[in-house]
Amino acid sequence: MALIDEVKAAVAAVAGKRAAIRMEGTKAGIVLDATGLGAGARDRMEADVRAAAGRPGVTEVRVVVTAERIGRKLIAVASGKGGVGKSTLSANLAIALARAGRRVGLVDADIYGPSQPRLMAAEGTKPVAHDGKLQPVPTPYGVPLLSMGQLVEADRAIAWRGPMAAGALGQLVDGDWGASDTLVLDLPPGTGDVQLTMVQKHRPAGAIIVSTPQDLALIDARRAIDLFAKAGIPIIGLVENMAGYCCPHCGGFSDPFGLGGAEAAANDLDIPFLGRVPLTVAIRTASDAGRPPAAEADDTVFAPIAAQVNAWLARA
Ligand SMILES: Nc1ncnc2c1ncn2[C@@H]1O[C@H](COP(=O)(O)OP(=O)(O)OP(=O)(O)O)[C@@H](O)[C@H]1O
Repeated sequence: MALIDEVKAAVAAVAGKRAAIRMEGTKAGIVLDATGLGAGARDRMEADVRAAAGRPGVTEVRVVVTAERIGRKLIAVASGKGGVGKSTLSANLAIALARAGRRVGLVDADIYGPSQPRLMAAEGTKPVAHDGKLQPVPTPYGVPLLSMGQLVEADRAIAWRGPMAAGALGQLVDGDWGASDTLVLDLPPGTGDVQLTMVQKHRPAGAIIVSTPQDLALIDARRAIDLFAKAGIPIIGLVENMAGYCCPHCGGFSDPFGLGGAEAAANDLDIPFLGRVPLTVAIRTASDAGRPPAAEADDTVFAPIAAQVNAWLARA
């Protein structure tokens, strides 16, 4: 076999189609496309390519690593107050977007109650850092995760000021997200300085507001919308959670908090209404057990919301 063919075969075995090879006499020049690889994987592949090309008869190996910049989009999920299901929606939206074909990572910035490790069945796994970058932990749902809950002790009340929280969030957002093209960011509830600093510093492409149907929650949702307006971040839309109650015994629906309030508020505020998620025992028990319903084949609740977000991202 000619030397160039030998080198090509050896390099293809470790780098597939990522490597383009030229030989000048006994010198090998290789351009390696590392698009979408994290820092660790890129360094390993470069070393493997170098070793594979160094066949007997090759006197010099030069490797140039290139990478297209991935235009990664950050989507903030926010609510005016706590307990409205922002974390539940973030987890399920991330999974539904991944099922729709996006490469999604999940950032849990909820310093007051980081619940994503539990929701995404990744409790007890701590991220490690390579070259100063946190490596997101894998989850069973194909959505890697970095959470404040992995950086600080569980159950510790955190009284952080805005800049400290933004600094910690920076470590999560700037983690080694590899090929992820979309990051879903579960923000802390409320509309204080911490949230404003996070939003200003990390400039999400758009924001999703979660609200329950009660008037009070909607007033809070308006505050969350203001927060993004102040920072010049577009609103992707409003999701109504705990909308209508589905009885686990008879399967019938009732509307303890009234029907249509969030949709009407979205219309008033001139922002898109992305859909409603019913209040069901199944959503709570599945979430507590680390089995988000969006991962189920028969999900009809989160997939349509994700489809609208996907369409928005394609236009953004
Ligand atoms: N549609 C739903 N049906 C039933 N239970 C739900 C629904 N959405 C959320 N829950 C439950 O409500 C509780 C609060 O939800 P979640 O933690 O997602 O809210 P949050 O807004 O992120 O709260 P926090 O302010 O603590 O961050 C959880 O126990 C969750 O399982």
